[in-house]
Amino acid sequence: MGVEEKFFPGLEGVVAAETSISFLDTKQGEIVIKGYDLIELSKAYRYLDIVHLLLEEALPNEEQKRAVEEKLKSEYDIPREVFDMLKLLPEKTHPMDGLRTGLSALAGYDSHLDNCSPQANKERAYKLLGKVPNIVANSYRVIQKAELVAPLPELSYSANFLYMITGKIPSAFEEAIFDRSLVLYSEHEMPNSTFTARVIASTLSDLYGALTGAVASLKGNLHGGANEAVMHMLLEASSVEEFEQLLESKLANKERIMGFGHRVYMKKIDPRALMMKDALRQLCDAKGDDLLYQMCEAGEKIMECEKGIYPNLDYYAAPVYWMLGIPIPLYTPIFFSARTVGLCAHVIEQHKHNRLFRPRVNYIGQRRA
Ligand SMILES: CC(=O)SCCNC(=O)CCNC(=O)[C@H](O)C(C)(C)COP(=O)(O)OP(=O)(O)OC[C@H]1O[C@@H](n2cnc3c(N)ncnc32)[C@H](O)[C@@H]1OP(=O)(O)O
Ligand SMILES: O=C([O-])CC(=O)C(=O)O
Repeated sequence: MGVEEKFFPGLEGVVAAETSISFLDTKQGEIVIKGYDLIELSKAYRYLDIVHLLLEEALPNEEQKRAVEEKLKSEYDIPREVFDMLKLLPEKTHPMDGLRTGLSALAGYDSHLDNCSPQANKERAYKLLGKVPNIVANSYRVIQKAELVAPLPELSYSANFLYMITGKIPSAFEEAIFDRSLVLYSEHEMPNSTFTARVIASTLSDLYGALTGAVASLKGNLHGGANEAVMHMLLEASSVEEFEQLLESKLANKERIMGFGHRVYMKKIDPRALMMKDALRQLCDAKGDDLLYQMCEAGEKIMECEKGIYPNLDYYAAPVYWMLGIPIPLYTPIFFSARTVGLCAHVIEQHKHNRLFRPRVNYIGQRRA
């Protein structure tokens, strides 16, 4: 037959890159980001600190943090024609497809597209971090024929993002919870979307192309699309008992339960999920309504007992976004916005030490005489 090598379906356990960006240290139970534990970072730092850490290799001082924020704010605007183009999309277009189209269109406005040097890509990364939240919030509005919401530069980066989504200026409490979700989603080693971006970058294709491919990867329900699927599942039930019955019947039908399981931590809880579970608790307490929290906990118990499988970040991010008043179709685009920084760091690293990705196959088809 063809090449006969050991084959690992889904590339499980295969090392695809050497990186100094992040590592899931399952033995120590740490998500290592540039040497720090992501969970500890999420308790003490904000999203813009993580942006600086991933793009500049160190946590920022106050002055550096202000400079990053100013840089991103100066990049909020999107060329009018990009929104004009998005207006042509059918109303049923999913915001991830709107985002994919809008992001891809930005390439044409970059006059140095062929320059893939680390410095040029870093500058592009800041531009994209400024623009992606605007595309996310407003492509949704444009496609639905609603009015655009202009960014408010007097708000913090995260508060403005949440404001553009909901149309309401968030409280400091809501902003802090949203910002924490962005930190937790910011970077996670080599998921399918990051691998996709690195594979595209390895041809020396540009950052926009690599990220556009990553949007398509992230949209799938086995990856980022799970956060939206979790919320739809939770809304199918209106009590803890109904949710338990729903899960039992899905399991009896051999369905996958969205928000559970993970290629790397299949038999352990995703440490990020615990942080979002705590955020859900806080939101439920503040709103005096803990139904979603109770349902989620009951779901966790059933999955542990029936399958020995635990929640991933998407399971608790979904009800948190619901409690923050975020429309469900924006959950995965928000995940992408937060991950933009991690993806950019990976593309920069790929271009720095590039070798084309080009694996082989074991041929199991016919040979003709
Ligand atoms: C932030 C993120 O992107 S995290 C991932 C978000 N995705 C989801 O939540 C979707 C639901 N989860 C899943 O489908 C899986 O757990 C994945 C895709 C994340 C990882 O899957 P893989 O590593 O490929 O494991 P695989 O699909 O081979 O599953 C192993 C076993 O666990 C079972 N399993 C895994 N996840 C689930 C689940 N969510 N519900 C029910 N059973 C599950 C599989 O049916 C399989 O059982 P079997 O051996 O009896 O056939
Ligand atoms: O690591 C993965 O495979 C998926 C994931 O949790 C993420 O991208 O945050």
